Amino acid sequence: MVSSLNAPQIGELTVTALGAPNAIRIEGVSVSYAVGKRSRRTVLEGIDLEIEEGEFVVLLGATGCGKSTLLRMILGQERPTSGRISVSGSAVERVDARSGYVPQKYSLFPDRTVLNNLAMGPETSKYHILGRLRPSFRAFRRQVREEALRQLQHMGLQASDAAKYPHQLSGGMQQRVAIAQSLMMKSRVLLMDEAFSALDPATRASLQRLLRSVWNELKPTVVFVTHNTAEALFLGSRLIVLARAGREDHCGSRVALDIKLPASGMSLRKNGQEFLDLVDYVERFSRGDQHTTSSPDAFPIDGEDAL
Ligand SMILES: Nc1ncnc2c1ncn2[C@@H]1O[C@H](COP(=O)(O)OP(=O)(O)OP(=O)(O)O)[C@@H](O)[C@H]1O
Repeated sequence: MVSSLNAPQIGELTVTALGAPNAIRIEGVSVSYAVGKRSRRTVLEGIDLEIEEGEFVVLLGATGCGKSTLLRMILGQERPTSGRISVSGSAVERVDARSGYVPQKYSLFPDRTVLNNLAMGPETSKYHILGRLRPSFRAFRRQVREEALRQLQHMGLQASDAAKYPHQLSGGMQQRVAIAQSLMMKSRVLLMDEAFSALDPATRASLQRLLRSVWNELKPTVVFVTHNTAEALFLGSRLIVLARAGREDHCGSRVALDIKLPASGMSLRKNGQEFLDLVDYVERFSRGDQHTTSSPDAFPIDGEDAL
């Protein structure tokens, strides 16, 4: 599944060896959708992935290759046609509160203030409506709100933003609140679907730095979908490219490339030509110019000749 054929020599990168203990396990997952009455279109085909606790996985691939579909399966919003997904050792069978989800936009409740958006998850998961009549709810509510204000500050927002409604915030501020929502729920798995792609370049860069520092500090397991290879190399500790194995509708996407990245992240400024070579290499896989036909034994895994 994993290919490094014609891999350039790039610093300390290695083709990852699969099979370690994991936070997310994806086993033989295929997804197909009915097209008309008689045929089906395969989106994902036989995906096997083990994602270790604390990895920052970036998922790349051409439009329509099934990145968001895979994320929805991990979240439990949809079930695979075949195969199995588990998070922290238990099967994902419905929307999974263990995973936080940050989409491109509109993830906040528009009719609630920032503070209420942040408090709602912990409050509703601990106290149902009648439970809120209990005296202990007041103290819990106060704690949750104090924590929400801390998270806002952590995300670079002001205490005065807590009383605002989502439409009063910029896109970047809304995404900061969306990340804070997941942190409020103590999610150990953070699923992000093109979460920064609607932002202007400067805001996007500042959110990338923020996310990296949150990851460095708390080490959640992150799966981050993006189209931007430079963003992927800056953010990720592991990069996975999905690509269709063929042109016909029965050929779904497979894992075309799976590489470990330096823990410190990569950028043009820091890594120069190595970075440019890797961007070019990854983008060839995203376009489907490289296929997964080679056996993993045919190229180095975690070896000195690896990427
Ligand atoms: N519920 C569904 N019913 C039918 N087809 C679907 C459904 N969900 C996704 N698809 C199809 O699956 C394919 C993969 O979609 P998906 O959104 O996962 O791709 P993607 O790689 O995230 O694309 P992009 O990068 O453009 O966001 C698309 O062709 C899409 O039309």
